[in-house]
Amino acid sequence: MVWAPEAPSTPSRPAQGDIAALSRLQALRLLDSGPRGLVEADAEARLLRHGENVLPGRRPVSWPRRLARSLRDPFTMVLLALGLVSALIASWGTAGVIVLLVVASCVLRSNGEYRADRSTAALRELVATTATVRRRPSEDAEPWEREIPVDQLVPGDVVKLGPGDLVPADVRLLRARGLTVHQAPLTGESAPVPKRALDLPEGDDHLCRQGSSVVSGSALAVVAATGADTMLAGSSAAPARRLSAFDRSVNGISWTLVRLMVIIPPVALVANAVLRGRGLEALPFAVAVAVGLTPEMLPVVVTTALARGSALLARGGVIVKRLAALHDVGAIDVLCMDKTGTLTRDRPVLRDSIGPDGDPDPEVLRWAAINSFWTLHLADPPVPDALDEAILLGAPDHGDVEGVDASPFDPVSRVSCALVRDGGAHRVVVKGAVEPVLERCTLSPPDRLRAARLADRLAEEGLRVLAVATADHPADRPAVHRLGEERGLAFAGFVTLADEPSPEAPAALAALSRRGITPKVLTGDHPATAARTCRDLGLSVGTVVNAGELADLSDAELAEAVGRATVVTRCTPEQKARVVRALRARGHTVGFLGDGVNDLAAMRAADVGICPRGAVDVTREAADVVLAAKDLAAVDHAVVAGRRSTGNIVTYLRIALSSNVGNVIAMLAAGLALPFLPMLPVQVLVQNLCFDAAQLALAFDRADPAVLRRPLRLRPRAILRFVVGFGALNAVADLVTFAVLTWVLGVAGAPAFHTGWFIENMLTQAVIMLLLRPISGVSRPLGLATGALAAVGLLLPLSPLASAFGLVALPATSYLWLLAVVGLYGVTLLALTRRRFRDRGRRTP
Ligand SMILES: Nc1ncnc2c1ncn2[C@@H]1O[C@H](COP(=O)(O)OP(=O)(O)OP(=O)(O)O)[C@@H](O)[C@H]1O
Ligand SMILES: [Mg+2]
Repeated sequence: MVWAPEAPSTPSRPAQGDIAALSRLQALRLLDSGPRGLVEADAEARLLRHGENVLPGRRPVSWPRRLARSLRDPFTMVLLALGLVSALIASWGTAGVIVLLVVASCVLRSNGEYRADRSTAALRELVATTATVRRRPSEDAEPWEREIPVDQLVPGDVVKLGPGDLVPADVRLLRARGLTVHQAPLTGESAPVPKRALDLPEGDDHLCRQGSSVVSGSALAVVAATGADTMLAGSSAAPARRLSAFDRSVNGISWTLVRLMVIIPPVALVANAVLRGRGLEALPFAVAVAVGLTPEMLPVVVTTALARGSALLARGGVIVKRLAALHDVGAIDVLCMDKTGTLTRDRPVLRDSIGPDGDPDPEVLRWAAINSFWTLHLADPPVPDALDEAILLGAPDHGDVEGVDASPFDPVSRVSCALVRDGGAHRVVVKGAVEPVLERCTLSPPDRLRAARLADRLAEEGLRVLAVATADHPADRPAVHRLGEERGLAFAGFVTLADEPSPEAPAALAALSRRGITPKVLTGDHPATAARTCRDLGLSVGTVVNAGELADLSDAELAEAVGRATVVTRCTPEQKARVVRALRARGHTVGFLGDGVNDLAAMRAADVGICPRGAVDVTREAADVVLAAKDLAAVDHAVVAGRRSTGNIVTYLRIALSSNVGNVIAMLAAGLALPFLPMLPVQVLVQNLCFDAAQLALAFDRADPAVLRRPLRLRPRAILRFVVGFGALNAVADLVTFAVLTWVLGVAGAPAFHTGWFIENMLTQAVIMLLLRPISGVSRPLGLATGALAAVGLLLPLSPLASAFGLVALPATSYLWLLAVVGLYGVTLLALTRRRFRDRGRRTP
């Protein structure tokens, strides 16, 4: 039994339904909490009682369960079924070796997965999200606010929320200012939803659920439910992430093989019965042939290759949050990125303050600074904003007004608003992107056009342009809920800021294009500013697409338009995502690099989301790859690591499957041509075991420089085509061996024949492992593995163990002949692969 402190006075799990209907005070009372937060000791006791705030699906998986899961793998299932069939006909040797194969691959696999999971979990921990919680050290101490890991939150905790925060649990709002949340993961609605801390609740305006995220505004809230008690945990919408491109490819290959494995034994049996009059005695052989097809080590090689790549990256500060994402990074052929901080330094400096007529006007800056000061000041918790900070730095003294209310910058409406008391009068001050501000102003059409032209001219210099407008606000009108919806403003003018291009960006962009990756810039900024910045960085800009113009296009037209463009400007968060989806629909593998709340939707839509460690919580949570800094060169490192790992996996698949397919064809053919079985089941299986062990070395192989030059994706069809071709060649080598054994060496009797073929098989396997790769260099593990294979093949028949496996010593001439066959096979293979891999630059596997 789990010990838990007794606390009968606290209701242990208040039902969600209860909280929803209660006033703020009643809700706090039900949760036995207060506006000053929980006492630390109480929070600790609650943590023991309620458990960590972790969704059930995210808990670490135990050893036995991991082992059970690897048994559920389709290969393992077929292998076990074949083992069972062997046991039923009392073919104990075959059954035993199959069980050994299954156990070895399951143990290796769960161990590999365990290690990989543990290291990814440790890496994820480094970028884990935290929540700002209000707690007290003791009953009568003053509350303090601190960041704690989200999993430590308990019901009753009082938390603060700001833009970019994940809602860490199901919460009831106590106070909210301009709060909008994105709750698509729960409800599917893509637009942010406004939330209010109503005292007498109606609907669910006053509730925010785990899984949603704050787009704008700020709030104080009490945690109502955590972990498995949250609505997200209870809904079917819970974690289930879509299968990545990589998983789909691996599954595709696996299922093709599984189908073959199921078909082979009956086909072999029937053929043997019809052509050779053999009965059930051929069954163990038929089973062994099917087993011979399985790439048992596939899961192990995949996990090892990916884990190795991600461990190397982690040393350079690049964190891959799920292993399969590493493959997807290597497959990226379009990298979408935001502008600010990626292409520029994100250190804006105030330039000018310009009136509607184009002349300098300090009054505009004063209003901009008032807006910046109060939106920053009234936000709770404060939200850093580089533009606001730059404006305040450039205009420290902005007069004597007092802030009443504010709604901080919101990436959807693209404005920020402050309501201030200026002397006796109230005034709204709006600042934001040019179009939405001009739209809210009372201007004659010619004046509006003139203002827009002026903004264009300023932006063409690469400056960031913010429009400023103000309006009187009747003092008796209460502070409006959504300040951003003010209309009928008086246009004040523009302030401009310079954000220098990043000095590293040009080289990094050039490096990306050398890797076959097309960069695309999706920005919320003005078209002219974005175009100028991109040009300064040496990007060929072409036509600049304004996201607003894309609204009326169909998905296909949109895909066409953004396929050609390098820069898409004035994007709202949803438009960024739409562009990403359109590019994916055109068959691109799309990466998205960004760090803001406005990048979240696009990050989720992309094949791979990438963000810097300093990104807001939601973005970091959604990203697959987290960089130490917002640095395109680090993206390049991740791409290289991804391609290297995928390259090793592709090589493994080609080698393992080509040799397996070749052996299967040869065995089936020889089985029909010979009066005896061409190999004993136990020999097939032992040989298979040796191959599997040796092929593990391929996870540690070197990278092919050509593979690093273009996007690399696991393509099941291409791999299967390759395998059929080279498998057939392998079968030819085997058949030539049979001919030599039978006609040249005049081998009589099964044991000598079996031995000859066993030796040839082990040697050709070593040759394949060395030659069926795109590079000629040999890594140490590979050298050792192939050496060991050859040694086992040549020496096992001479060893005392030989009789146990039905092998016999052969005369020296046989060895010479076998070596000659293998040599010939090697030369043919070399000629074919060199030709194939030479123009590999134009082809991907
Ligand atoms: N704090 C702010 N106050 C007022 N207006 C702002 C503020 N921040 C941004 N804007 C305006 O809103 C526009 C869109 O901002 P958003 O954050 O969506 O994109 P961005 O930062 O310009 O570009 P990117 O997506 O490349 O980072 C900006 O170009 C600017 O005109
Ligand atoms: Mg931004």
